[in-house]
Order: sequence, then C-alpha cells, then structure tokens
Amino acid sequence: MDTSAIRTEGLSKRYGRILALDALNLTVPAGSVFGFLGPNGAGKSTTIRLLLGMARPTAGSARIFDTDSRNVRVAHQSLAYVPADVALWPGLTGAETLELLGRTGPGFDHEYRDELVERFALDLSKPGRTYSTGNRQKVALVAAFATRAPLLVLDEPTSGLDPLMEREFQRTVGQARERGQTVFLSSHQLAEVEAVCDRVAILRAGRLVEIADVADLRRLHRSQVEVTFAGTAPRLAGVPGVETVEVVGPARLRFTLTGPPAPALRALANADVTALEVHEPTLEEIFLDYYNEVSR
Ligand SMILES: Nc1ncnc2c1ncn2[C@@H]1O[C@H](COP(=O)(O)OP(=O)(O)OP(=O)(O)O)[C@@H](O)[C@H]1O
Repeated sequence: MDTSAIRTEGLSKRYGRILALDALNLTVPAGSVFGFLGPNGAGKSTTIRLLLGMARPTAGSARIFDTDSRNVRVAHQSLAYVPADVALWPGLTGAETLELLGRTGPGFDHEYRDELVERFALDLSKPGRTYSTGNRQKVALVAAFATRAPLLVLDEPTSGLDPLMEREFQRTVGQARERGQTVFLSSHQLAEVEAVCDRVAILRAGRLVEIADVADLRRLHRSQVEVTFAGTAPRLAGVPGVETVEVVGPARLRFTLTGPPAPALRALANADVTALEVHEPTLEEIFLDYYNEVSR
C-alpha cells in the first residue's frame, strides 16, 4: 500500500499551444499539510482539476491514495474539495446546503460541523444567494472539514476571509492534521502556508521549481546575519556562503548567508564577537527569490 495521499508521475496538460503543466512529479505524504504555491498562471488550478478528475491529463498520471484520479467514483470517496470560487445553490439555506453536501461527501461528523458553524460565525438560516464571498467560502470549508475525508484539497480557500476567520482556518487545519487527515492547500497567502504547512511545492510556468520542507527551505536560503564585535573585524571575504558584507556601524557588520553556516561560524570564531543576530528568510522572501531568479 502506497503511503502517499497524492502521487503524480509525469503529469502534463496541454491546452492547444499552451503547456499548462509540464511533467509534474509530486508526492504528498499521507498525514501532511502540503502547500502548493506559484504565481498566476503557474498551473496550480490545472493540477487540481487533474487531481479531481475534472480534466484528463495529456500525459502522465495522478493517484489519490491507491486510486487513479480518473476513477472519479472511487477517488472521491477519500477526498473533499473547496474550490477557489464557491458557488452555492441560491434557493437553499446554509443549513440545507450543509445537509446536501454532507450526504454527497465521504461521511460527516455532525458534532464537529456544529462546532465549526459556531467558530466560523455562520448564520445558516439565510439562502445561498444572500451569502457574501467570504460566507460562501466558510460554508464550503465547514462542509469539507466536517467530512472524515482522508484528503482535503483546498484551492485558495481563504482569499475572502477576514483575519479572525483566517486564524480559525489555521486552527482547523491543525485539527485536521491531528486527526491524521492530509491537507493539500493551494494559496497565495504565504504567511498562511508558512504557518500551517510542513512541506511546500513551488510551481512556475507549469514546472516544479522546488519541493521541500518549510524548515529546510528556510535553512537553505539566504539569512541575514548581523555581527557586533570588539577589536578587529572578522575576516569574511571568500568564506563559502557569505555574500554582500556591509559595514553597518563602527563595530558591526551585516552579511547574507546561504547554505550551511559552519564556514561562517568558523570565521566568526576567530574574532571577538559580542552579539550575533540571524534573520531567517520568510516564505515570502524565498518565494520572491525563486520568482525573480527564473523570470530574470
Ligand atoms: N481551459 C483552458 N484553456 C486554455 N488555457 C488554459 C485553460 N486553463 C488554463 N489554461 C492556461 O494554463 C496555464 C495555467 O493556468 P492555471 O489556471 O492552472 O494557473 P494557476 O496557477 O491556477 O493560476 P492562478 O494563480 O491565477 O489561479 C495558464 O497559462 C492558463 O492560461
């Protein structure tokens, strides 16, 4: 039995002359919270459509647990999906909508659903046509999280939520992780991905440019280091990983550090360092680095 919730092999999709997705190899371990990032047009929604069996791959394949994603009837017994643009039935109330979605999904935890309705401050008595974008998103989120689906596929699920609700969303993702559910989260909100995801994939122009644990990504990318010293300045020229050394005060230097810090630490150990500050890059800085690098 495969322990991945999602596994794609050479997954490709062509729309006429546009290669929207180019041989994607992606493994999402079961039980992980996985971020799926990329600028507009990178191929995120195309990937999600292929995973859901809503589009057919031009080449390659995708599996949801042990089922080919084209086998929609079986694959959807293990997943719940929140689309980027949630459309609700205009004439059904929120309560009726949740009832309906509960019956079509892979099972429903009614008690948890009621708790989520409270936490997301949802008024279920109104008809769908009166819900704002954010409230439609909340209905879809509650419906998805209240299933016992082993895999939740969320496509930009919080773009319409206010900061309080965003916090509630993050808490709910944490609870899904505790239950052992897998969360696949496509998002433009990098702080959100940073807060909830264990692992991320970065897509650009249909290609995977990075896939790594969030902690490793931070470690491998540029950190800003500030050193205060007494006496002679540490000699940092030519030290592997050290770049753009700047003097920022009479006894203070700043430099960027990429990769393992050992060579820089050895160089600093030879000086009388009185203070050391390391600023690790945010996911946003890392993302912009990738984006600028490949668009240059
Ligand atoms: N049905 C379609 N017909 C033709 N081209 C398409 C179709 N769907 C997507 N594309 C193209 O495929 C590429 C990837 O689009 P996709 O919607 O997957 O990107 P995305 O990463 O989801 O972007 P966004 O962040 O803006 O939602 C784009 O160049 C897009 O124009």
